[in-house]
Amino acid sequence: MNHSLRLDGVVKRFGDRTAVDGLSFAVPPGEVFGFLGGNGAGKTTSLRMVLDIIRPDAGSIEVLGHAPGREVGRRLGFLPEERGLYRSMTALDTVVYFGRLKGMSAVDARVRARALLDRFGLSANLKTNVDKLSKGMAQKVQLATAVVNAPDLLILDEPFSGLDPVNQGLLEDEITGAARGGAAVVFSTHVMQHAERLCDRLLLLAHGAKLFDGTQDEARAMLPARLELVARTDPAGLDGVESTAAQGDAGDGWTRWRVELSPGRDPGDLLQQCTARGVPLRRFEQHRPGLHDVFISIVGSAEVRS
Ligand SMILES: Nc1ncnc2c1ncn2[C@@H]1O[C@H](COP(=O)(O)OP(=O)(O)OP(=O)(O)O)[C@@H](O)[C@H]1O
Repeated sequence: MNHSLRLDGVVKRFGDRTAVDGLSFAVPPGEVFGFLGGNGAGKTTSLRMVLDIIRPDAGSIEVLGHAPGREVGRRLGFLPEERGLYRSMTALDTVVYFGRLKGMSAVDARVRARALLDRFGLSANLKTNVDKLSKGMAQKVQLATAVVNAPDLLILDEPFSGLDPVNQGLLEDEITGAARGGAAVVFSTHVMQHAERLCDRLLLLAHGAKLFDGTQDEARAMLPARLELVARTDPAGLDGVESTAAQGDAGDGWTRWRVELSPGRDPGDLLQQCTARGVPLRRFEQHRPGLHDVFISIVGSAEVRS
């Protein structure tokens, strides 16, 4: 399969600390890939290796079919975690400058920079020096520098931090738009709501090692399904039920139950069993675990183990 980014057994050590520990994953074109992990998990270190800012101690990285480096760098876009632009340059000149660095002609860079800044609501600030812009506005200028060359691989390190909800929405649109145009987008975050809305697939990292890599549905399937039932009898004996807890009287001999299924069991099977065995039900409600629950369950338990 054709991949925009592939890491294979990548290791990075700083002294006796292993920041990235045998990391492997691949991202195809057109995919939004969430790179999730708590503080110090190794996200930034991994992304910096993809960008050839630092080199791995072991393993291999392939970026758009090449080794990381200057040549392929022209087809990349990058928003670093530490934001910062050359402050005495205007917004427009800053974006044009990055376009030129990526090999664009002066005319193309200017046209594209104007269009982007316009789209980001900054058309009145084209000639404003970056140090006169608000923090959020400066972040949008920096986002424009990351996408000015319409990159084939867009890498965003904690892109949502510091943006208000309107600008977070704008960034989400930029990410989905880039992916629709065929780019692979990799973004790191520890804010699960963004991952939930955006990711086709996600990777969970803890202590530099991969704990999970797959779709959101696959991630959710790792947690036991939780249900709320209103039934006359305790559903504990039914196949696939891990535990039940009575939550209170629902009147007329009915009881509210919280039911947890064994991991991987399908709530639909339980409903079928109830029907087949004539177990009367007044309510059958499934609680879909959020990515936050998955994160706490998988990453949290890894933290406890270490
Ligand atoms: N240049 C460096 N020298 C020494 N140790 C480093 C260096 N860069 C990162 N580390 C260590 O490597 C580990 C991973 O750090 P990294 O910045 O990659 O994590 P992260 O997942 O991006 O965290 P955060 O969400 O807090 O930004 C940490 O323990 C960090 O202290």
